[in-house]
Amino acid sequence: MNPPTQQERFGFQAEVVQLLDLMIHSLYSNKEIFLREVISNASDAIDRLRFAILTDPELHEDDEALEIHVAYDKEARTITISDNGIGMSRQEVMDNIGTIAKSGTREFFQALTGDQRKDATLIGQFGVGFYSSFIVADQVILTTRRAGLPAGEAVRWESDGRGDYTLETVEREARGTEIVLHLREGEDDLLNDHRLRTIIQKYSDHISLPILMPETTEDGSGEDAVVNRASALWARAKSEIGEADYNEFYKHVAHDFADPLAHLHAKMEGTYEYTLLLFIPATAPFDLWMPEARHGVKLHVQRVFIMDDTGQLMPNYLRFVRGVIDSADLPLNVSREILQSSRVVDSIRSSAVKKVLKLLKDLAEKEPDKYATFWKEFGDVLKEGVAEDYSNRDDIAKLLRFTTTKSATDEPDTSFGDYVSRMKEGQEKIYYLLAPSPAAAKHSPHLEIFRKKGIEVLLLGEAIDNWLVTSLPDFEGKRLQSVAQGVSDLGSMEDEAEKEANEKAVTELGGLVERLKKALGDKVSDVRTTNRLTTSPACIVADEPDIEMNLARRMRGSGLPSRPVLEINPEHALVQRLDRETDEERLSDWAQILYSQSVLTLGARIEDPADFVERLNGLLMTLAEETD
Ligand SMILES: Nc1ncnc2c1ncn2[C@@H]1O[C@H](COP(=O)(O)OP(=O)(O)OP(=O)(O)O)[C@@H](O)[C@H]1O
Repeated sequence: MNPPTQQERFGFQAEVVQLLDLMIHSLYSNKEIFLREVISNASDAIDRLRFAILTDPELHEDDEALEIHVAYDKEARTITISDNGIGMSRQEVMDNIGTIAKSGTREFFQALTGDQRKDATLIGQFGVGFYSSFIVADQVILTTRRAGLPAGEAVRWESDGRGDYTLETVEREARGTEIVLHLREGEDDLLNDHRLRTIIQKYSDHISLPILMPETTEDGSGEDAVVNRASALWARAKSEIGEADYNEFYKHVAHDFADPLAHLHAKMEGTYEYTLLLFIPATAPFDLWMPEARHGVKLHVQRVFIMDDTGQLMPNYLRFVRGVIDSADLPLNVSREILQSSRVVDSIRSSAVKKVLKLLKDLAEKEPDKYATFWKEFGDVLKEGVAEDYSNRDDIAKLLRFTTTKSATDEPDTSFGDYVSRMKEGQEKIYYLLAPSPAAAKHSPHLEIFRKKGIEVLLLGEAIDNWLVTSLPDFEGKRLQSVAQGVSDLGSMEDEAEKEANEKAVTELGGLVERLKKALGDKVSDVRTTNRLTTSPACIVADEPDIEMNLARRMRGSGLPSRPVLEINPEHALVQRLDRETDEERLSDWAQILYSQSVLTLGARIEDPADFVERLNGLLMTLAEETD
């Protein structure tokens, strides 16, 4: 047996100090949640032990009844929470307690506003966990022994939460973790049997393990008895479960602070037998966009926690879904490798995905406000599904929402279905505009003809939208068409007079077009007349079958398509004036200015701004001289 080591002192990571300070102030009005958080950790620790025992039965160590105990001592003013779960080694304590090693930490701290109410919500989203003990305690002592390690290798961690902690190796017969909270001055209301039971029943009733408290409390002599229902929530009949039970269970599995937006609970019986209890959170977690973003579904086999999903149960585009899938058909010793090639898992996954999509569909139909919240938080993730999940592509497409030229606000309120139902007579395509920002989209010259004809255009401004339109060539047989790509073609929506005018413009302005081409050289791949403009003199479009220009912008860094075409408006006075210009040098200045203007209205960057300004000033000077 190793002799106990000297106490060593360590500093908290700077972020922990900041988080603790914030948490104590922002969450005080909700202080009782500390118990939920600590019990939730204890339950996770027992889940992990149960799983480890499957391959190493020795870990039982004759301590078979897996339980969580809560007790208090009025004299000492302490609350003690203990579990006989997996416990922690010295290194694990150092890695887990006193450090924040989760993705999104930097973003979390950047997002803090200083406004207590807002920050409390952010802290909730980030996860408060063990540190919430310091809301009510000014000294916390955690003693833990990792399952399988000898009694002499237990660890005692102690801190007042102000900046540092001590660590020492101690003796501990019992496996698992005990946390003693020395309450702050004024927190004595928590040293009360009824109060603690009520908190446990309110927040932790769904925990599937027994949570015990001493029966007779005044002298502490009573036997421990179970306080919660101690059965897996998802295994109970739906009729027995209330909204509050679902909400608290969600907070436990998702490590979230707020209620979920929606849930689905289904027992499936057929070829395979399994239960789904899945939730849609109300706010996006901090790591949603990080490459290592955590998936949120926990796989259980006959109530035993097996592992966190890493993409086998939920596809990447549904990585925000949280909850539990419990299978009766998988072996308890299932490994990740087996999961990857398991027919049972394939079948569960495919039906779970369909159920989640159905849940979202129902939410959109029955609770549009909630769906709008969902869309704001997770819409861009769901869009990935159009490219990722071919078999459900049509259902996902129906769930998408866009801002359009007919939206009353900037909020994405239009589905493809809405768009199609509003299509003009004779309209065959779904038109969209990809633009770098909502402002650039709204004022884009490419929309002029559509505005004039009252044709609705989807305004797409997110990075993911490039992929969306390339992966979704059509919706219910209606082709998706960019308004800034290829020759303007409104098909049957153009009348005879318009067609004639176009043809006339091509012949009449043929000379000007050639002169502009010469003046612009290899800056453009073509120059042509167009009928897509009504108020602007010119615009730039991408030459079909070029890739979309926003995508090109990111690839080339300028914002221009790789094969830009300058289109001119034959009706515009400036263009007509240009046609009469006989001085080739002046025409060249005009050409460069028209081109640069069009680049700017695209939301792209002009390569030589000084040249643009010089030419523009030159023209203004001539104008000034002429009008003097
Ligand atoms: N009772 C316990 N037994 C074993 N390990 C524990 C226990 N409590 C905490 N831990 C370990 O410490 C880690 C940090 O816990 P903490 O509560 O701070 O965060 P978390 O539970 O991982 O996430 P969140 O902050 O979102 O709640 C846990 O992930 C776990 O590894």
